[in-house]
Amino acid sequence: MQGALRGSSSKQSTTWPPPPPGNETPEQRQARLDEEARAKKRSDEIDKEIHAQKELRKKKGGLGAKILLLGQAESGKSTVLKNFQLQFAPKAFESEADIWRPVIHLNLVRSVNFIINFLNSRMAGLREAMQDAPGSKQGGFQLSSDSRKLLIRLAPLRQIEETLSKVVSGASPTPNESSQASQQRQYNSTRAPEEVSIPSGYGWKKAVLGRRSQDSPTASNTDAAELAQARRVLAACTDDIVKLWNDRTVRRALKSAEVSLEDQPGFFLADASRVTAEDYRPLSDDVLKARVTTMGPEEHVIRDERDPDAKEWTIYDVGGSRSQRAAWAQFFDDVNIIIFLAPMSAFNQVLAEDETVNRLTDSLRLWQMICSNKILQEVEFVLFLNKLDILQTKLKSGIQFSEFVTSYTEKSNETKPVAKYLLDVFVSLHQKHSPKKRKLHPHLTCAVDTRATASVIARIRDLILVNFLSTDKRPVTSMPSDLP
Ligand SMILES: Nc1nc2c(ncn2[C@@H]2O[C@H](COP(=O)(O)OP(=O)(O)OP(=O)(O)O)[C@@H](O)[C@H]2O)c(=O)[nH]1
Ligand SMILES: [Mg+2]
Repeated sequence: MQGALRGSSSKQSTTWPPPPPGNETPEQRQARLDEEARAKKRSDEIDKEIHAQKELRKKKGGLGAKILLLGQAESGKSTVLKNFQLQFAPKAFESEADIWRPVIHLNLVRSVNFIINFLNSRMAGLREAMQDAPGSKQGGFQLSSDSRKLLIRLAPLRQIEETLSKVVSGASPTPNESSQASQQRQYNSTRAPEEVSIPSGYGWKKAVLGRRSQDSPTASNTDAAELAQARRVLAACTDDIVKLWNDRTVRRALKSAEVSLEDQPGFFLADASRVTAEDYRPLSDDVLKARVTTMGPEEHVIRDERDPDAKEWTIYDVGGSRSQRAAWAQFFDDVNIIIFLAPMSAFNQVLAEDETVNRLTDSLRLWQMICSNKILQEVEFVLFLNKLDILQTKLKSGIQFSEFVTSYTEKSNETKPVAKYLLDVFVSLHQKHSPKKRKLHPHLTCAVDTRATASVIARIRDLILVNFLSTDKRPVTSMPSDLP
């Protein structure tokens, strides 16, 4: 700093560097100049080194792209994150496969218990109807004695659900998730069954791993013993689970109540014998299908295993339910890309947190809010219209899109025009509400299809390379080429 120094004597020099002494001999002058030249050289070298390190950090990814995943609950944010991990860090992804086994088992057991509750409440309904009007066949639902025995033999799974919930979440079940409440869980065809919630701001995996590595070996040993016991019980129940799922009366009853478990998150009933085998190790596809509700924002750093010089990416995964959305804004001024997910299949569903709100309406409102946010005006937007496969299954099964979306005036109930319609609606909302003109990168996706998602992720990587990390100006697509 040049200029006056507070409190210094007027006789002292007030400039830096100080002027040379007046009585300097020619030798002393030369020595001083040599010393100054050496100091300058050292200083330049240090500057160069700092610059090189900064460049290296940049190159290695210290300044890599930051991606924020947004969208309502169950839109597929965490599944997209898994796809990124699978694409760029397959070894790390593989090495974590075992951590997912209790979650997959919990997903399966919840489906089984759900069916048991559903059948029990159906039979109770029939009993009540017969008491009110003896001889009446109202309700028309009866299980064979074999099927009833099946329900009794599968009763231990109620306890297994509690054990798995406790181990995975690292907490005791909340009072409303006690076995009594779980016995009373009812199915609502427009709403997903209740799910596994992991109370962690750091990610449930860290919670599980953290518990294991705590110095209390007893706690981890207890967990391990409980998990092993749960696996044994599940293996012993395999045949009965398969029988229950293949029971025609059961399937008919589910269908007549418009229960489609196949379309629900974490559906493993069709793979019951494989996933309950004692030596079961989750496959990548299983991990993608496994469902855990994200509670609290999570930061994930992705390093490309095949390219040690590649930059790291930071991906922020957040919870999508209403109570979680307040936590989104803290990331807005520090991200390069937002990937917004809207599940196309949700057109005939309502929010779990508010049954008066249609899930598609909620997605559109959220999208409009995100598009119009001024803080985000410079951020790249990628839109995933997700769950294309479930949309297709629903439309094929005869559910009429126009019954739920009255503004859809096309006659066709085929996937292609419906998806195109949704795409147009989202694209035009973006155009209309963005504070500044911005290019949108929309895709029609099925996030559990790793191969199809890989090509979408490759395009996002190109987008990052072009916009943030290099001078390489490869073209990027602006319209989806993945229309069905
Ligand atoms: N069939 C199908 N299932 C999908 C698709 N995308 C995601 N899923 C499943 O949907 C469920 C919910 O996906 P998540 O990724 O957990 O949803 P999320 O947006 O992270 O939800 P929150 O964490 O609650 O905000 C999971 O079981 C996924 O496997 C898809 O395109 N098709
Ligand atoms: Mg999630």
